[in-house]
Amino acid sequence: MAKVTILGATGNVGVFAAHTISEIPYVSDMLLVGRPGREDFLAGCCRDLSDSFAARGTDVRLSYSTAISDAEGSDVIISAAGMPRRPGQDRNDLAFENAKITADTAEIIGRCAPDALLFLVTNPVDAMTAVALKYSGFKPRQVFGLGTHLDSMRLKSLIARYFRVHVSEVHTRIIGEHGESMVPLWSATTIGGIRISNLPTFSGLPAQEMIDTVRTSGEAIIRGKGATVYGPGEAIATLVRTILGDENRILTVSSHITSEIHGIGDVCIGVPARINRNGVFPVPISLEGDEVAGFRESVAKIKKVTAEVMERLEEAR
Ligand SMILES: NC(=O)C1=CN([C@@H]2O[C@H](COP(=O)(O)OP(=O)(O)OC[C@H]3O[C@@H](n4cnc5c(N)ncnc54)[C@H](O)[C@@H]3O)[C@@H](O)[C@H]2O)C=CC1
Ligand SMILES: O=C([O-])CC(=O)C(=O)O
Repeated sequence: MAKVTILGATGNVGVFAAHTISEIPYVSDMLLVGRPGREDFLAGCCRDLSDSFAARGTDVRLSYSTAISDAEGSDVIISAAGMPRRPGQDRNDLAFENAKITADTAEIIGRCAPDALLFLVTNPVDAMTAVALKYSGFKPRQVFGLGTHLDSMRLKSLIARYFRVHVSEVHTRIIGEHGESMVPLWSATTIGGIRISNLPTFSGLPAQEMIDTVRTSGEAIIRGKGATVYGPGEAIATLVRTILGDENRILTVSSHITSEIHGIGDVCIGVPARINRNGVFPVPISLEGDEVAGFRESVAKIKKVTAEVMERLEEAR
């Protein structure tokens, strides 16, 4: 059985993630961590969630704290602490402010929960994964971000609707930045096990329109309802279930790569990775055609944002 800690648990994503994670059978303990001053809200969340556990028949020991160090003994620590973007902002606009929070948090986690896996949700998630990796002192397998998993799920849903098939029949991946430079892998997209380009209807697929929809999904949802919640919350739970169930699923998360994809490396970026109880292990893959250039461009962009953030952090600390 496992202990899962959620940082930023008073936020939109944190609260719903607590609900989705509580449904995972391997979770025995869940700790909600918020900032000092938010005790009443955290206590309220715990009572409300406990009621839902009772109604559902779930047995999870739930507690809250304002001290990150209480994450000691956690198997998985999820960080959704930090600013969300407002309509009109790019995720990268949040980089420095959220990097300060992430670096401070990661240092504490590195000391109090050295064997945990640290899962970043905070945006811009690729740069935050790199910051967390550096300041926690963890091994690369222990630190990962939600990356392009949610983007991949968004594309999967659009493809399933277009072909009028169940989502489980569609396998697809978006790699690269969780942001503008994301790269769809049509070469790795199958429907009912058949490569999408081998289907007669492929030529009519509005591929660019689909990718544009995925790219602007977060912004559109934030404009409409203030925050993306259900998509990230379920995506987070999928990853936590994969880890705790030691499932070895290959999901697209932000992970530190060295040379797994066309020799490109030294960056935290969305890539297919095998995920199990020991952490996250990028899978070496070959890309096709435009995908290589697209990935290189995405890597260059993330490296630049990450380097700038690291430099400013060094100056500020
Ligand atoms: N990677 C992804 O796919 C997604 C990432 N996100 C990101 O997750 C983060 C949280 O989003 P929401 O829950 O919508 O935001 P929110 O504003 O509802 O919650 C933010 C949380 O961070 C905490 N926080 C804020 N400043 C802090 C500080 N200085 N120190 C410690 N904690 C602090 C707040 O107390 C709150 O718990 C944002 O950065 C957002 O962009 C959100 C959805 C999907
Ligand atoms: O768009 C945002 O800022 C939140 C997010 O990352 C997403 O839902 O993809």
